[in-house]
Amino acid sequence: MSTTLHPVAAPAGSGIAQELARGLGPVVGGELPVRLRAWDGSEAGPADAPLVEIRSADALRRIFWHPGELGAAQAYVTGELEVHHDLDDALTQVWDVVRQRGLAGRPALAALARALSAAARAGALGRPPAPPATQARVHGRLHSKRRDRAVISHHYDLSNEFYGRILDETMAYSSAYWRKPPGTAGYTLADAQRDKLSLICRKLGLEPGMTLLDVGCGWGSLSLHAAEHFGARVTGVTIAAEQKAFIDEQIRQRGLEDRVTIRLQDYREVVGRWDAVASIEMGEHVGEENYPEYTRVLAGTVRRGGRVLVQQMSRSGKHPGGGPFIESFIAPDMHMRPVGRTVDLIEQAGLEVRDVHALREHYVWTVDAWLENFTAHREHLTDLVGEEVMRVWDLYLVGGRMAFRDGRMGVDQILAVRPGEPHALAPERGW
Ligand SMILES: C[S@@+](CC[C@H](N)C(=O)[O-])C[C@H]1O[C@@H](n2cnc3c(N)ncnc32)[C@H](O)[C@@H]1O
Repeated sequence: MSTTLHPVAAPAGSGIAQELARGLGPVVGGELPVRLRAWDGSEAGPADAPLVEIRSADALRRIFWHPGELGAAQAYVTGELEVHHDLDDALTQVWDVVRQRGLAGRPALAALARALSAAARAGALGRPPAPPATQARVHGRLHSKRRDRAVISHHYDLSNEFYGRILDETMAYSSAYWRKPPGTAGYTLADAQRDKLSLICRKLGLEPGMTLLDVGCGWGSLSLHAAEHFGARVTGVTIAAEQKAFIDEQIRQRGLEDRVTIRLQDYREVVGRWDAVASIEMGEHVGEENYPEYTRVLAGTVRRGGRVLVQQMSRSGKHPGGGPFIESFIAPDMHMRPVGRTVDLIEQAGLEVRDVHALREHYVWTVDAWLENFTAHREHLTDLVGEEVMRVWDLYLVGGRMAFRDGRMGVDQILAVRPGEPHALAPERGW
């Protein structure tokens, strides 16, 4: 990475935007990827670049105190910074420059902070403004049961109605499996989610009467599908109270009382033995330290010869964890790692991994569909949760789609068996 100061033609004029551009040019090492407009009305930067409006000095303060993703996200969600351009396209152009010019490291971020500080003649950067109201505040020991409940509640208890408008009718909140290309007439997100659920049930070899444990069951998409379409007897586990209330109502409406039971329970408290165990996009919440305990629970709750399916997001190479934005606004304490490491940890628990199915582009298409719903219901959703949460979700969905598209994040289904008879897994992939 280089923060070498390249001479850049100083923009004419003496407004705040020009001063900022003068300060940022050397840090960015060339032309700015955006056009800046400041609160005094001044503008600088390439005329055809996405227009970013800095509406108050607080935006600069936030970026000064938290240079990079977090400060910019704080300024965006509070509305102190506005993007007058398609958000995906603007973020992509900025990210391309950050990547190509090696600007993601600490030295570049420090130089950015210095440049802001020098340019902030319109107001000393002083103390940082209070964090936005939407930023999660969690206390206590990392991944204690109490803290995990608070973290999960921050994200999942936004209201069932909110999620109901963004997700499809299955209420699956995880990557779908698109058996037909998105846009195929008559093939919807709900179809792709049902195809994912059936795929999981087939990989698990579910047959009528078999028992299934669904760890981190969300709004019950898999629990209900496995019971209704594969005749399984299912125990679902979640720590989000709103989710349990939602599924209990579904169980009643669909007459599945004898086949599905939902427990409001932490995965660490689950005891019992099931024919098969699934955990769909819950492992990200477990944390690095507790992951061995999580895999022990998966291995310990499945019968000998039984199958375990984990669907989980991964984050490549240098950046494990959740990333500053996700950790601050969406799901604090979230941890993702490269898929190979997860496979390793599952095997260390005594399970034999039989298949890893990469679904990265399926997540791009899934988030696409969520974004479409989010945009279509924008007005109603804003009434439900307020403008600031909507701006958090703008960044979450657009940024998430970019990360899957660029390969910085992935998602995989990992199928494992607990060694022992009967081991009914066919030598061929039959699903
Ligand atoms: C991303 S959602 C996935 C939901 C569902 N599996 C699906 O595919 O739609 C993650 C789920 O994990 C649950 N969860 C997170 N931490 C948990 C914990 N410590 N114990 C039990 N469930 C947990 C959340 O309540 C939520 O239901």
